[in-house]
Amino acid sequence: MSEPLRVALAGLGTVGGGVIRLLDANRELIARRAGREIEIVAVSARDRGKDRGVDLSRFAWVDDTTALAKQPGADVVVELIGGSDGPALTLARSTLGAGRSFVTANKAMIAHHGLELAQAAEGAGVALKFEAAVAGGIPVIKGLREGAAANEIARVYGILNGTCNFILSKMESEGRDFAEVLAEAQALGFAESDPSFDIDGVDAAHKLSILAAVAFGTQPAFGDVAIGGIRHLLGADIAEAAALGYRVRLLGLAEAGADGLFQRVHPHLVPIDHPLAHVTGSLNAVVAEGNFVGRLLFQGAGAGDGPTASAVVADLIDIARGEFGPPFAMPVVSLTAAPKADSGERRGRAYLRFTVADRVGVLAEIAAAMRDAGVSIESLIQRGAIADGSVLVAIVTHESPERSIAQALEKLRGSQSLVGQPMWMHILD
Ligand SMILES: NC(=O)c1ccc[n+]([C@@H]2O[C@H](COP(=O)([O-])OP(=O)(O)OC[C@H]3O[C@@H](n4cnc5c(N)ncnc54)[C@H](O)[C@@H]3O)[C@@H](O)[C@H]2O)c1
Ligand SMILES: N[C@@H](CCO)C(=O)O
Repeated sequence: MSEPLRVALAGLGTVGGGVIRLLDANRELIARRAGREIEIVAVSARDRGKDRGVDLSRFAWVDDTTALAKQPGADVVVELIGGSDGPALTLARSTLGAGRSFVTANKAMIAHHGLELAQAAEGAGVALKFEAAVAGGIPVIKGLREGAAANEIARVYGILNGTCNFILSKMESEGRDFAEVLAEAQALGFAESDPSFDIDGVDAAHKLSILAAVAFGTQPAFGDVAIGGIRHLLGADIAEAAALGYRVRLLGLAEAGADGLFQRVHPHLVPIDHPLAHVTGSLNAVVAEGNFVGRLLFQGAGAGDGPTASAVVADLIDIARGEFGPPFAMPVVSLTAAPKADSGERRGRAYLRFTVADRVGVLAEIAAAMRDAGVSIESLIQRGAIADGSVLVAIVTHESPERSIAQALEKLRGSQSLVGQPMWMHILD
């Protein structure tokens, strides 16, 4: 058997610990598959003294994490620290600059700096791999980059944040409050250190921008993702959606069209007969529509130590086999800078929820705003007092341009009849 692939590991938290445990548990099998052993030679994290439940005494400990880039004898650096900049980015740049391969689960860094890092990897003739950065354990990057490589992809969308899906599923099945379920998700180890990244849609947007680049052969464009989260969802929205035959899911959706690339993360109503409506808990799922393969569905654990470690080690196995390949499925020079598509031109059905004062003329005011903007109402539900004597009005529209729906909401802005902000969710077609 050839020489082992020697790994320097930065970050020993949820995912870093999982990588050590996985390499220990499946060492022999992995060596047979990779054609050589994969061996950790050095590790680094913030706190040397912390008990992580794994034996670290067999590895060299390095205090300065960024020095791992030049760790003697290491072939590849694995970064499991997190953060778009800071030590993770310094480590990535210096590792690739030193002509060594680099593996990461860090979607924030790849979303912001992936193009630069891919250029550096290509220039040095080494690998940059980030399977774990999108949908944790699901091999969706590999699936699109390799399995679906022959297809033109029209649309890619899915559930890309386990924390939000966990919260939405629990709110739905147990009728519990948002804040209470968020605390539970954080305790389970799949929430980001900054929970707003999860619940405000930023984490899903990081992943979507990477997925879109791989699917469409475009430069990652995180700044072009329209981002909305689940913070303002009410239990009542989930109940109304259910009554109308839908489940609420935070979806990331990217679509390539004549006017450019459209990318959005937003809560959607998903028809109950769509597979994504049945993805519950912290699971993730991605749908890709290819012109020859048709609809592909990738589903599995999008977070957690074991699943995420599985994706990290799969990248290491590729490197051990000498399978490098361009990080975004085609050489950097071939990635196009697609313009951002105008969302106003998109047509779709929408769910609109208003919390309103219970008084004469309120419904007429909402209906007039919809009429004036040319938005046709398909169904309307009004529920009795929900809080402070206000009532809930939920509307599903017929298909309309998004620009018209925005106009209707604009007309209602500042109305004395509305209590708080309306909620707009798109309905997945
Ligand atoms: N937890 C998951 O389920 C999951 C899933 C997919 C991707 N990821 C990504 O994997 C990465 C790691 O996530 P995690 O959940 O294991 O995080 P974590 O917080 O559990 O662990 C982070 C590790 O990095 C170390 N670290 C932090 N700052 C450091 C610094 N300045 N210098 C040196 N070491 C430092 C910490 O000591 C710790 O060992 C992140 O990019 C995250 O987004 C996590
Ligand atoms: N915070 C992320 C971890 C996996 O990327 C999630 O909840 O999906």
